[in-house]
Amino acid sequence: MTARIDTTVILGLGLIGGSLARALKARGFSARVIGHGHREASLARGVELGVIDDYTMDLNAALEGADVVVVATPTLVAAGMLERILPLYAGREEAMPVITDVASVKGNLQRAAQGAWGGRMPPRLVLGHPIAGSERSGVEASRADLFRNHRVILTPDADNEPAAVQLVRDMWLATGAEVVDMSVASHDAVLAATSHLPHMLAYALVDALAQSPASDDIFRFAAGGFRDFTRIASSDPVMWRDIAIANREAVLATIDQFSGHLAALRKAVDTQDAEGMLQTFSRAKAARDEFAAMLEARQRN
Ligand SMILES: NC(=O)C1=CN([C@@H]2O[C@H](COP(=O)(O)OP(=O)(O)OC[C@H]3O[C@@H](n4cnc5c(N)ncnc54)[C@H](O)[C@@H]3O)[C@@H](O)[C@H]2O)C=CC1
Ligand SMILES: O=C(O)C(=O)Cc1ccc(O)cc1
Repeated sequence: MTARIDTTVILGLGLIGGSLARALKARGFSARVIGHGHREASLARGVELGVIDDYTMDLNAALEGADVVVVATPTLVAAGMLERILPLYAGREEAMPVITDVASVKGNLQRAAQGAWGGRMPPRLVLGHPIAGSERSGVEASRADLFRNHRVILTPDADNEPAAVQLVRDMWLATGAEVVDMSVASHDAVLAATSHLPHMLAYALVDALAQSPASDDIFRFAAGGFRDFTRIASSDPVMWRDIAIANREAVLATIDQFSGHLAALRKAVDTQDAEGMLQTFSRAKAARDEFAAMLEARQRN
């Protein structure tokens, strides 16, 4: 099989960067995958596990000869990476590889890129976000099938070269993902509601219970529902700190909207408003059942 591209460079070889590297090699999309990061031990482990072919600790050497560069570090580090990389191609944009990312927030990266590129999006920078992952981190947790049957959101810009967008789209399609386009603002609002708010709630709930004087009993007698609701509180704290900082406005809006709903439910419990509670729980059950059916149908296809 002829690979679509010669060299993919992954900046930050963790769960997502490692899983993408594995998938691109397994599907023959990229002839070589090279890693770069700040921790040599995890890059060396990546070579040992066969996730990447080689690595370099030198960013300039990593960029040299890359066809596609994927920034796969925590969100705030990713913005800093773009601010370091983009000026290297000022006045010679034809030398720039196609650059993309996997970060959970897009607005801060768009701002960083525009700030480093005279107020416009660089033609070959195409922002993206795979909606797949887990509470685990690091290259050891990476899997070639992580993105299969999952969605990847791209936020192409009018300033993007169509060929660059197509290459990033083809890269994700090669992993078995479904690719959808969105605006940066819609992405950050939707993800604040569906991903960032649930993580904030899980962290807040577990932290509140852990600090309670009865925490030993609370955790000893917790059942499956507690486990299901709180799995994501085992996610990496640095990653989620970055997301909360980068998507501040949208996260605050969803927390405020949710707080209103919680206050209404509190009132219904306080006033023994049985009808109000039943309505809330029934609406939520119907919506959750519909979501579960949608997930099942997607798995079957
Ligand atoms: N974990 C998940 O489920 C998902 C995460 N994402 C996003 O993907 C990105 C990566 O997340 P994960 O792979 O889960 O994290 P991870 O912690 O497994 O990997 C992050 C990698 O970045 C490297 N790194 C950290 N700081 C660095 C620095 N200053 N310079 C160079 N490299 C640095 C780390 O050494 C590590 O290899 C994040 O932006 C996250 O928001 C997107 C979808 C799902
Ligand atoms: O562990 C889970 O269920 C997740 O929600 C994984 C996840 C984390 C961050 C993202 O930006 C996308 C997916």
